[in-house]
Amino acid sequence: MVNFKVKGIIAPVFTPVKEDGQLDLLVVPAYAKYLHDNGVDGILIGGTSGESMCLSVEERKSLLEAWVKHARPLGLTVMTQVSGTVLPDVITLAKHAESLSADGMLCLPELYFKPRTPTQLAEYLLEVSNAAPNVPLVYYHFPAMTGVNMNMTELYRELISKVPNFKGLKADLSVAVQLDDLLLPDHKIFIANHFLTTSAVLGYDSSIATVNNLFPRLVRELVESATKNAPKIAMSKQPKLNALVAAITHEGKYDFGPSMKYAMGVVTGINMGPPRRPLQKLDSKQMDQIKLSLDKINK
Ligand SMILES: CC(=O)N[C@@H]([C@@H](O)[C@H](O)[C@H](O)CO)[C@@H](O)CC(=O)C(=O)O
Repeated sequence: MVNFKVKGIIAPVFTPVKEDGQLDLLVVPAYAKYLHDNGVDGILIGGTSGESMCLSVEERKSLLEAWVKHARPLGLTVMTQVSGTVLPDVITLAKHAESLSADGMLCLPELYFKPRTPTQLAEYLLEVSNAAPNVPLVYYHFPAMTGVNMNMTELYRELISKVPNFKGLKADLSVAVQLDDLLLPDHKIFIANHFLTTSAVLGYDSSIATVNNLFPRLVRELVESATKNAPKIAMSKQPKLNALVAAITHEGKYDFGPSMKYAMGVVTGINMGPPRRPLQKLDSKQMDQIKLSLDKINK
């Protein structure tokens, strides 16, 4: 029986990159310490924020190794995203996660020959599961990016019956609510966006949201108020988080991932470098705008 201990505020970490495009693993120790000191419970490596769909298998392995080395001694749980590439490489990454005793692995569906039924998707996830039977497997549900959207109740039932180490999903609140009465006690749904108050008030207090990197203290305050039965206090903190996201993305006009990656350096002083190709770097006008908008909020 696979034990799944991951919960709480999980930061989907950015991948630090040098100006020449190479990984900058020397940033990892300070980044891990910052997350730990600011109340984060764990990390997800190579999610959407981590741009692993733009990295080679070798780079993805070296990232996980660096994070295991520096985050685990601090008590942070370490999950990794193993998919977004061809199945043989997904299997290699799952085996690598198992060799390092990762606390969990997230898996997307096949992105080109997409599954058309819950059964096809469950069979794909079973192949990944067989490569790393001791690593808890979390299905990464992100239909806006993957184009894979199916009946989640049917999918959940398929997964619990077929995939022994399946332990939950990363998804939005609407999916959590659909699965509420089916959810097994040791399973988790990690909320994937920054509208964390409503989710926490309804009992979904674990999240994997990009904002957990930049504003972990605000997120913790908000989630703790919600779970301490103070929904009004929690609700009063959500507008600040919304305003920060709006400032960084220029009201949604800038690309979410690259803007957040840039703003991480502005907000925390830990520079993540440019996004990986084919993602586009912000131009200097956009960077100035983000700084200006954040300054206005913090005045
Ligand atoms: C870069 C990005 O897309 N980030 C979000 C989104 O859910 C995001 O918060 C949302 O689209 C904003 O409303 C999450 O998927 C974060 C995440 O789990 C990840 O980076 O793997």
